This record gives sequence, C-alpha cells and structure tokens, in this order.
Amino acid sequence: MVASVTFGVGSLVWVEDPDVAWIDGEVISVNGEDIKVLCTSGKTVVVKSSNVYAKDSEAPPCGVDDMTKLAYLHEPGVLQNLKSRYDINEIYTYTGNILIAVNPFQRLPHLYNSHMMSQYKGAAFGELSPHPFAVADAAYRLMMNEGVSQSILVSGESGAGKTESTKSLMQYLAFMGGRSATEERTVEQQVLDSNPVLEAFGNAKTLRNNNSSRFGKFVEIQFDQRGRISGAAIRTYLLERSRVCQVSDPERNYHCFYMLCAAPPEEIKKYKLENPRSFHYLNQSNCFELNGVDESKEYLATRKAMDTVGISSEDQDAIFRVIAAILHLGNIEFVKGKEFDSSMPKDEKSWFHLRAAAELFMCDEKSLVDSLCKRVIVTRDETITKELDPEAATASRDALAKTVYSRLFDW
Ligand SMILES: Nc1ncnc2c1ncn2[C@@H]1O[C@H](COP(=O)(O)OP(=O)(O)OP(=O)(O)O)[C@@H](O)[C@H]1O
Repeated sequence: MVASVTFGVGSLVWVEDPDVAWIDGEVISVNGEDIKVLCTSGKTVVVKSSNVYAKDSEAPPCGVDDMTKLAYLHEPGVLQNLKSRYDINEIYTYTGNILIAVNPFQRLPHLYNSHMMSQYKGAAFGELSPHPFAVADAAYRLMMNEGVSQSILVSGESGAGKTESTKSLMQYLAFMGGRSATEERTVEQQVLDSNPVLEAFGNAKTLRNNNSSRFGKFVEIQFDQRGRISGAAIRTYLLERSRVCQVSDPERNYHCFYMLCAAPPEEIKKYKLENPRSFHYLNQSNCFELNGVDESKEYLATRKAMDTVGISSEDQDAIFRVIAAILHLGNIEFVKGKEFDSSMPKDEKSWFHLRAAAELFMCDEKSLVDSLCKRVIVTRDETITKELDPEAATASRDALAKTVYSRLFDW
C-alpha cells in the first residue's frame, strides 16, 4: 500500500533519522529513485523513494484515538500519533480492538479509580477513551453474552508496562465479578493480592525496569453463571534462576531477599540475618536500595498479602526460612580438603553460615556439607562417592540455591 504512493515536489514526507527515528520534511526535488527532502530540522537529505513515507498533512495535532482512522498506517505515522497523544497525557490508543499503552513512568491514579471503573461498565467498546478497563469490560461482556471463555494477551518488551496493565485488567474484572465484601478474604481480593506476593519473589530491579518480572505468567479467573468470580489460578513459567546467585551491577537480586533483611528485629534474629551488604548473593552489585521503596514496609505488606492469599503463618515462616538459608548458603566458601581434589568449608565464618543454612533448612549439617563437597554417582552395580574440588563445590552450592529457590517459587 505504502509502496504505491508517488512523491512529487512539495509532498510532505517522513524519512529515517539517526537521532529522532523519523523526521518530517518536504520533497524539494525528485531524480528517478532519489528524492531530496528538506527536513523540518533544516537539514537536507537525499533518500531512496522506497525509504520515504507519506505524511498526512491533515492529521489532527492531538492525534486520533483509534489508529485505524489514520490515513497512513505505517511506522512513522503510528509513532507520530502515539507521541501526539502522549504529549497531551493520553497514554492509551486503539488500533481496532487492540489497545496500545505507552508507559507514562508516573502514577496516574485518576485513571484507575472506582469512578473510572463504573464509567466503563457496560459502555460500548470505543465509546469512551481507550483504556484497559474497556478491554476487560468487552471480554467480560462477551463471556456473559456468549458463554465462552475469553483471553486477553498482554505483550511488550521489558519495562513496557505489561505488569501494570495486567493489574488494571485484573482490578476491573475483580470489580465486575466481586461480591459484597462480607467476608474478610474475598476471592477477588485474593486474586489481586496474588500480585504483590508474586512480585516479591519473582521481580527484581534490572537495568530497564526497577520492578521487572523475571517470569512469565498465565492468570486464569473463573466466573460462575451469574458472572461472579468463583476461583482463580495463576501459572508461572520460566523463572530466571541464574539471578539467585549472580547479579550484575546495577541490578538486584529478587526483592524478597532485601525485604527479609529489613524484617522486624525478632525475625532478623530468628533467621540469623545481617545487612544485605554482607551476603555474597546480594553484594555482587552495589545496588541495595530502590528509590522510594521502604523494604521494611514491603516486608509487612508481603506478609499481609500472603495472609490474604491464604498462605498459613507456618508456611510463611518456612518460606522465609528458605530465603534466609539461601543467603547463608551463598556465604559458604570452600578450600582444598585433606584428600586429593576434595574441599571443605573455608573458615569459621563459612562454618557459621553452613550451620545457619542447615538449621534453617531443618536438615542435618553433615549431610549438607556432603551434598556440597561430594557427588554421588549411582551406577547399575554400585554407588560411587566422588570428592569435589573447591571450584566444583562452589558450583554445587549455587546449583542448590537456584534449585531450592525455583522450587519454592513454583510452589
Ligand atoms: N500505567 C502505568 N502507570 C504508571 N506507571 C506505569 C504504568 N505502566 C508502567 N508503569 C511504570 O513502569 C514500570 C515498568 O512497568 P511494568 O513492570 O509493568 O513493565 P513490564 O512490561 O511488566 O516489564 P518486565 O517485562 O520487565 O516485567 C512500572 O514499575 C511503573 O513504574
């Protein structure tokens, strides 16, 4: 469609620009395939006609709310439209029934309050400004009217806003499918509170996103005949395991580690914790704090969310014992042992962390040392125990930490 457009002197066009992606300008001469464009920056460039895109001179300055209304649906046209809308604080735009969200990187609470939700309730798709609530409402109504399950796919690169958009969708579905809150733990509140729990254990600061989900998830919300939420299931996929033992500056390990180090004093004592700077699994990076985040408050909020979701206090204690044990595991260093190519914990400090890990895992100290410093090979005829050198023992320590963490997360 785009290739068939011919350009003459005076045509308004878009051309690629190394600094601003696309820049607009006016054709000042045409020489076969070569088109000379005077850009709005004042620069003149000569480009092949196949790299020139028509600009709609009648496009409204504030953009259009549905990009199917654009005269030209090509990359510069789409980006220009999104930018025009973003400049007037409109972060959502439709392309037909697809919603495009541009991350505002600032809280916009007025967009997501209950007044807003009631506005979208039952409104025809496209009648109100583009919004995740409209997408959720359309899905909810289709489900009710046709009695067929609906799916909403949220995709985008890291930091694009998938997690936040998913939360808005869940918030709206909980609003539509909620019942009057007579009991303390309503299903919809449990559905919503699963987010902080998952984020505590599956999110971390990365270069691009302070709260990056390091796993994929499939959220299923079930409704009864009357459209009330009757249950929910969340499946998670492919947690990034390597982060548990390896963090590069200025990223962080999973949030739960830092939260636990900021727990109330009696818990710090129970889990034998110290400053996060003293743990190898955390101090490989110099980033310990997040702007505007109080880890001790986050810890209490996570505990509360775990209560709502229905994780018993014994289970919560076991979870945090495992988290603390992993931190202690990371601080066990190895030196050569007495036998050839063997290893043992390096010094009193390593023994301290080993004992702490064993106590928290509720396992036998000797068995833990053996599992780190030896490898058991089972053949058809016999069982062979092989000593590991310090390097291999360190690798087996990290493998244990990763396996335990990812099993805990799956649980
Ligand atoms: N609608 C929004 N309103 C306010 N802030 C937002 C919105 N969407 C995203 N953000 C901000 O951008 C950050 C990154 O968004 P989010 O975590 O949703 O991205 P993501 O696509 O899920 O990234 P990842 O794939 O790394 O998990 C959020 O922590 C939040 O600060």
